Amino acid sequence: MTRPRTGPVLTASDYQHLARDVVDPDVWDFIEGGAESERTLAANVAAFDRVRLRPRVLTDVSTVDTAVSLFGADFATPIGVAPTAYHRLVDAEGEVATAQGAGAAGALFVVSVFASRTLEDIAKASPGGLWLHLYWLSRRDVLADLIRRAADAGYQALLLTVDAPRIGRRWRDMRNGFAIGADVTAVNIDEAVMASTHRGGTGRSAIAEHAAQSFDQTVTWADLAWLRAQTSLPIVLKGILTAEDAILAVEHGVDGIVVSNHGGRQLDGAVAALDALPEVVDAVGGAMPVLFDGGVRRGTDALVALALGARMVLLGRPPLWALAAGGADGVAGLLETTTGELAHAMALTGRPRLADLDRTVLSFRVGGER
Ligand SMILES: Cc1cc2nc3c(=O)[nH]c(=O)nc-3n(C[C@H](O)[C@H](O)[C@H](O)COP(=O)(O)O)c2cc1C
Ligand SMILES: CC(C)CC(=O)C(=O)O
Repeated sequence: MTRPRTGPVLTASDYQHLARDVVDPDVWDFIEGGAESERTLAANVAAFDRVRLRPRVLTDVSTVDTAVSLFGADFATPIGVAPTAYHRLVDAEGEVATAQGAGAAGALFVVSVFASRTLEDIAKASPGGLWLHLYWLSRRDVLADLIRRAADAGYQALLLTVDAPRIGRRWRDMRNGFAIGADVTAVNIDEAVMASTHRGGTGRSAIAEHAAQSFDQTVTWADLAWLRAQTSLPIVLKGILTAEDAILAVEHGVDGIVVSNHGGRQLDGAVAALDALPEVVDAVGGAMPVLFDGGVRRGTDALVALALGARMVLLGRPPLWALAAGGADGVAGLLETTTGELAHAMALTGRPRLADLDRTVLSFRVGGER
C-alpha cells in the first residue's frame, strides 16, 4: 500500500507507517512479529484478500447503523480493541490514552492483564465499555484479586485467553533478546511475579520465559468452574479455532468466544482466523456471541467477518500503531476511520444495518463455506 509521509492520515496503514518512525526497533518487532516463520500471521491478512463482495443495489442506504450491543452494553461500532500488553511501550500514557480514544469512538476496549496502567486508572479515564483479559496464572490468588478489582472498577466482562498455555516461539523477539524495559511494568500484578520480564538475553525472549514460569499449563475445561465461581461477570474465551472447541465452550457455559489465532503469534501454521470463523459460527448456532480477531485492517475486512457471523471484530496491532502515532486522538481516529470504512462498505453493498450482513454478501469461499 502506498502512503504519504505527510498529509492526511486516511487508513490503518497510514498509522502503521507513522508509528514505525517513532517506535523502538525491538518493540516494533515485538508488535509486528508472529511465531516462527510467520505463516499464520501472513495467512490472516491474505485470507481477506481472497474474498470479494456481492453488492446489492437500489436499497435505501441513507442511514447506515453500526451500533451493536453486547452483554447489555451499547457500542457505537462493532470494531473494538483486542487485548495487547504494555501500551506504555509506545505511549507515555499507555492504556489510559487507549481507553480515552476507544471510549471517544464508542468502541469496546479489552484491557490486557499485562496492562502498564492500573485497572482503576484506566476505568476512571474511560468513557466507554471495558473488559478485562486474563491469562491463567498459576497464582490463583492473583487471579481472584484481579477479578474482584475488575468488577469493583466497572469492567463489564472477563476475557480468558486460552491459546497461550505457553508463548509462541517468536524468532524476532528471541533474536533481539527482547525484554520489557525497566520503566514499563505490568502494574496490576505483583512485581515479584513479573520481575523476570525485564531480564532479556541472547537468543531468549524474556516474556516467553516469564510465561513458562508463571502460566498454569495444567488448566483444562474442568477448571472453568473455578473461574465461574469467582464472578458473575460474563466470561469470554479467546483463541478458539475449531468447531470441536466451540461446542465444548457452549457445553461449559461460557458466555462468548473470540475466534482468534492470537494474531499469528502462537501456533505458526494454525489456520487463518477468517477461515476458522464459519465452522465456529455454525457450531455455536447462535447459542452465544462469537467475536473475531486477526488481520482486520479495513472496514471491508470487518464487514466480511461480520457477514460470516461475528458479532464484533477486534483489532490488535492497528490500535498500537495509532497510539504510537497519535496517543488517544490516534486511537479514536483509527477506530472512527475504520468504522467509517465499514459504514461506507455497508452502504455500497446495499446492507445498511448490521443485521443485513450475511453470507450472501460474499462471493468467494472462506473456510469451505460461502
Ligand atoms: C503487541 C501485542 C501484544 C499482545 N498481547 C496480548 C495479550 O496480552 N493477551 C492476548 O490475549 N492477546 C494479545 N495479543 C493478541 C491480540 O489480542 C490479538 O489476538 C491479535 O493481535 C489480533 O490480530 P491483529 O494484530 O492482526 O489484529 C497481542 C498482540 C500484539 C500485537
Ligand atoms: C506479554 C505477552 C505474553 C502478551 C501476548 O500475549 C503477546 O505478546 O501476544
